[in-house]
Formats: sequence, structure tokens, C-alpha cells
Amino acid sequence: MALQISALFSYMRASRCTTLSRVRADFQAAGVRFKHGVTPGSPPGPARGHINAALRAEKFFTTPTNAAIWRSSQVKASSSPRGWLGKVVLGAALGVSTFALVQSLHTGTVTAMARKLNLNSADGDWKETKDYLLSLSVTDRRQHYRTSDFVPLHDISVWTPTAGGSEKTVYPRNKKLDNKISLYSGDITKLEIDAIVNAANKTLLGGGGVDGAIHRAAGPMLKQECASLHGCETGEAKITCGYGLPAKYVIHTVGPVAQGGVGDEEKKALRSCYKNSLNAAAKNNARSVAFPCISTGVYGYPPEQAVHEALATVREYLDEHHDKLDRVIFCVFLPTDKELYMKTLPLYFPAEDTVKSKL
Ligand SMILES: NC(=O)c1ccc[n+]([C@H]2O[C@H](COP(=O)([O-])OP(=O)(O)OC[C@H]3O[C@@H](n4cnc5c(N)ncnc54)[C@H](O)[C@@H]3O)[C@@H](O)[C@H]2O)c1
Repeated sequence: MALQISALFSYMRASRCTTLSRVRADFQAAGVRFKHGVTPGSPPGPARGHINAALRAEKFFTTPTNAAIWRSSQVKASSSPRGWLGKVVLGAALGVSTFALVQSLHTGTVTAMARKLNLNSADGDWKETKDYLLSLSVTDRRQHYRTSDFVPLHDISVWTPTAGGSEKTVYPRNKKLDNKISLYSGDITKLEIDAIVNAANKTLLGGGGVDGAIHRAAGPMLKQECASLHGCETGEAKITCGYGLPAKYVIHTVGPVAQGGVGDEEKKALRSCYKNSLNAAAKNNARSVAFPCISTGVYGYPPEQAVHEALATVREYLDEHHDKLDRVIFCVFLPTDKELYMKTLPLYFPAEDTVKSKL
């Protein structure tokens, strides 16, 4: 606002207008209508008013007479030694004024969008909502969560293996992976992290179990975006916005159905779920990702077999891409799964080499 007035005063100097009312008359003759702030005596109005004023002011400077005045002021200014400095000052004023305009334009848009956003309703444009939500910082996004009891990443403890495990480890220790693994017991829809993985079905249109919980917590716009993805094959992964969830993204993957037993095909498909989900996270710069126990519910994959496919795939991915992820969280919902992961994690993410006895 102040900068726009400084630009106006430079116009007045250039055109030797002595009063603001003359400037206003000139601007109005060129079709510029100042709704707020610039006309004498009127109080500064909302950002929108300044935006209209500034956008119309831009039109003003394109009319021939005013452009001629503007050019002549530039010529006079640049001919004298002091003129060069005046030009720089004027350019800076206009430059910063443009910045102020863009800033107020952005603030106006964001404020308007925040006011109209309703994540409890299927009405509204999911694409516009997604772009808006993904543009926000974590703090700004909190006003749109559909839950109040969320778990920030810094409250999710890092899993540190205790040295001295008796069993032979499946992988050697890799200290680059220290502080990258968490075991969290609870509801994945509460995690305030970059991405949560959904154990979905091929329609991607929701269902029960963790899939149902995620859709309920995200709100109806999640289903609208999912519908635009036209399904997902077993082992594949597709990413959407988290909408009303504390998680920024949801990565939907479809696990293998293993009611009839687990063969190489089911093992391969389950590993693909974890690997493709991690790839989708890395591609979208989602640096903290949580997995439920994919396929071990309705799809019937035995948890004591699934845990090995899950941990092996995540270990191998992190060995190769440890720079792409800060945290991988295994989110267990059943006490039996918590015990299983506590027992199995040290095999894939071993502690410091156990100190051999000196005796
Ligand atoms: N479980 C059900 O009653 C039910 C019914 C219809 C569809 N589904 C879903 O089941 C199919 C996929 O089977 P699945 O075995 O991969 O998934 P799942 O049946 O959801 O089970 C996967 C794992 O997620 C766990 N889980 C459930 N809720 C949560 C939660 N809020 N936070 C963290 N973990 C949780 C669950 O204990 C299990 O270990 C899909 O059709 C999907 O829609 C589930």
C-alpha cells in the first residue's frame, strides 16, 4: 500500500501534477477506479481493494498520454547524473511495490480459500483444495485437520535395537540407518507425518479396516481424488492428498490376497507394495512414511510371514536410498503385531556389533 503510493507520487512528480485529486482525475479518466486507500480521506480497505487499484493502475500506465509522460520523466531523469540514482530508486520502489502487490494477492487468495474450505463436504473442487493444502506449512495445515488428537513426528520415538541379540541377523549393521526406523503402536490416521500408506483394494474407493479408517478420517474429498485414479493393480502404489488427515499425503497400495496360502507370487506382490510406496514417497519428497501391516487383515496374509517381506524390502530400499527418507514407521494396530515386530526388527536392523566376550 505504502509502496503503491510512492509509485503514485513518482507519477505526480513526473507529470508535474500538484494535487492528488488531479492524479485521481487522470487515473479515473483512464478508467482506473480506486476502491480503497488511495483516494484522499478514504480508509485503507481490504487487500482486494488494493489489488483492484494496483491492477487498474497498471492499465493506467499503458495509456499513450500517461506512458508519454512516464517516458519523458524517464528521459529527463536519465539525462542528468542525479537522474541515474532517481531511476534506480524509482525502479526499486516499483519493484518492491509489485512484490507487495503479489504478496497481498497471495494473502488475499489464501485467506479466501481458507474461509471457504469445507473438508466435511464432497462439494468443492478437490484439485483446488489439494493444491491449497499442499501449499501450506505443517502449522498452517493444522487448522484443517478433521481430528484434534494428532501425533507429531517428534513424538514418535525412534526404534533403537538393543545390542546382544542372540539370533543371527539377516543383514549386517548399517549405521546410516540409525534413527530412521520407528515402531508405532496405534491408529495410523493420527500420525502427523508426510505420508501414511493405505492398505487399499483395487477400486481405491474405500472399504473397511485401515482403508475405511483412512477414508473416514480424511473426509469425502479423498474418495473424489481416488476416483480420478481409476483403480490400482496389486503391488502398485498411487499417491493422493491427505485432505482432513494430519498426514500430508496418502499412498494407496493394494496388497496380495493370500487366503489360499503364500507362494512366490504373493511374496513378490507384497514386497512391491512396500517398494512402490517408498518410491512414491521419495518422488513427492515425503520424507516420513508410515506403513500399516499390509494384507494381514481381510486379505489373510499370515503376519509372521508378512513381517519378513516388509522389513527386508524397507531395509534394502534404505541401504540404497537412505538420503531420500528421514523416517520409516511401522504402524502396528494389534498387540500380536507389536510383539512380532519387536522380535523381528533386530534381524533386519541390527544394533552395534555385539561385543564379543574377552574370556
Ligand atoms: N478389515 C475389514 O473389516 C475390511 C473390510 C473390507 C475391506 N477391508 C480392507 O481390506 C482390504 C485390504 O486388506 P488388508 O488385509 O490389506 O487390510 P486390513 O484388513 O485393513 O488390515 C491391514 C492391517 O491394518 C490394521 N489396521 C486396521 N485399522 C488400522 C488403523 N486405524 N491404523 C493402523 N492399522 C490399522 C489391521 O489390524 C491389519 O493389521 C481392502 O478391501 C480394504 O478395503 C477391510
